Amino acid sequence: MYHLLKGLHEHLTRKEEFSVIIIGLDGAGKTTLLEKIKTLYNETPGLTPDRIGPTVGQNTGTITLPSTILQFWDLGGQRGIRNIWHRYYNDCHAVVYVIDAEDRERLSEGWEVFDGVLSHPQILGLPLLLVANKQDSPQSLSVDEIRHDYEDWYQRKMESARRTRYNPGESTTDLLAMRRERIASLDVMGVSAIEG
Ligand SMILES: Nc1nc2c(ncn2[C@@H]2O[C@H](COP(=O)(O)OP(=O)(O)OP(=O)(O)O)[C@@H](O)[C@H]2O)c(=O)[nH]1
Ligand SMILES: [Mg+2]
Repeated sequence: MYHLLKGLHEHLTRKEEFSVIIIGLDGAGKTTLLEKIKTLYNETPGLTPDRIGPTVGQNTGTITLPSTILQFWDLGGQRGIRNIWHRYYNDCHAVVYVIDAEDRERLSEGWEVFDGVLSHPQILGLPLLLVANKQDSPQSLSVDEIRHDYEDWYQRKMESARRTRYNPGESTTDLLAMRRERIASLDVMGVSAIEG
């Protein structure tokens, strides 16, 4: 009887576990964000910004919420490391893409890489959050400006594809439609990883 009740209790109080990947260009603030999340939600604080260097490979962290356990995978964003991201796409439950809203010069590069991420069909079915980081900086673009900048970039890309008479096959057209839908319902959140 004890084991039965214990099993029932464990079943009812079991927390669901989800894996979340955090990706984006190098310097966007992914590690700063994850370490701040650890500090805010765990008893053991995460690293302070002065102790964070570029991520070579991955950095992980887990937080426990009332009904859920979230396992984060913060992946290095340097050009040479981005080609490992796709290995995480099949097993993750959600994606956070971090943009440095302060660095206007690298926004296009950020969208180019974001677009590459969206070209993986597994990603299109997952919850996806675009984080406009560094909102503490007066030079940062706001959430609306970031959204418009991406939409403008995407329009320009589509126009240039039309000009070069790019003619996608049927399955590509389906993917493009899925991608358009995904972009239309994209959640954009302004944050300051430094300030939490
Ligand atoms: N002002 C400001 N600076 C930030 C913020 N978040 C990160 N930074 C700074 O941005 C720089 C890069 O931060 P990281 O967290 O190392 O960036 P990353 O995205 O993990 O970079 P990689 O590991 O190379 O992919 C550091 O100097 C951070 O202190 C923020 O919210 N506001
Ligand atoms: Mg990092």
